[in-house]
Amino acid sequence: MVENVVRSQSRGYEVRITICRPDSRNALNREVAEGLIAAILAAEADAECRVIVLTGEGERAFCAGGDIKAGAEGGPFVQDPAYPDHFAGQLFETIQACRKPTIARINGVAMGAGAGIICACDLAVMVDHARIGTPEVKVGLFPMTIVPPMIRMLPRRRLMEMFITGVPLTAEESLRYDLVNHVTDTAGLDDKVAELVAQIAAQSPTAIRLGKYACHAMEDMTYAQQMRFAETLLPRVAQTEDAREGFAAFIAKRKPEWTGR
Ligand SMILES: CC(C)(COP(=O)([O-])OP(=O)(O)OC[C@H]1O[C@@H](n2cnc3c(N)ncnc32)[C@H](O)[C@@H]1OP(=O)(O)O)[C@@H](O)C(=O)NCCC(=O)NCCSC(=O)C[C@@H](O)C[N+](C)(C)C
Repeated sequence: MVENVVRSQSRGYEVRITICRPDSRNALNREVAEGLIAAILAAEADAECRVIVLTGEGERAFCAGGDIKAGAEGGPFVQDPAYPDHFAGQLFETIQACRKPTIARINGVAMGAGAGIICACDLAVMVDHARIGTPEVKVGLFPMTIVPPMIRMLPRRRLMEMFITGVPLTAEESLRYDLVNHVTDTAGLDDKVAELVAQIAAQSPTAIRLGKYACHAMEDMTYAQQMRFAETLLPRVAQTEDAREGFAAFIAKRKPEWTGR
């Protein structure tokens, strides 16, 4: 893992992955993207980890987007063969395909690729002073790789206004458009994240894993395809150790003990 720009910490059921470039407002360069991908894969393989929390260091920025200063003229997006545009796409896909639930802890502004990371996460908690935006047009770019994660989250008109004016959403607007689950003040951010982690950790990891997979897989199917897929998957979920334990615990009026199998 790229320790100096990405930090990974185990905190009980949570693995917290932090982008550590506060002087550059946690902008995403090649090292950060690689570090995030490696840290997410490691947390996914960690048996103790039930929830992955992604955040940025400091109070100013979650992630200011692609590193505008990382390359020569035109930015890293066209000039640097080591950092093609699809690099951010790999990161978003890694987050979305992660078998464990992910929470974006939005400690400050999230621009461009930062907004993409948020959309790829399952849940999001945002501080009230933050903004989420896609200011790419201001530097002559268009948020191409942000479109796939974002078009699934925001209504078309809101999305297009954000894309073509570059004006970010406030925390209140982000909540109204369901881009985030909760908004808190800075002091309440960690409590809200901890509350969500505890709520998720109390549930069956197997059901969450298969359910998350099902929700993403069904996204691009027709209604009939979704129904057949759900009907196929349900017996698989029902035969897991966790489902058997969940039923037995309910009947015995006791707390279930999940094995994650
Ligand atoms: C984030 C921000 C609102 C924070 O404001 P602030 O007042 O807290 O901080 P600041 O003084 O503006 O910046 C502090 C430092 O952070 C640097 N910085 C800020 N954003 C950066 C960035 N995106 N890349 C590199 N450095 C960045 C600034 O240049 C500056 O460096 P300096 O101290 O050496 O002068 C403000 O810096 C800002 O608007 N930054 C630019 C945001 C932006 O345009 N983001 C889009 C980037 S392009 C992008 O994301 C493309 C993407 O779609 C493609 N892909 C997905 C493949 C990556």
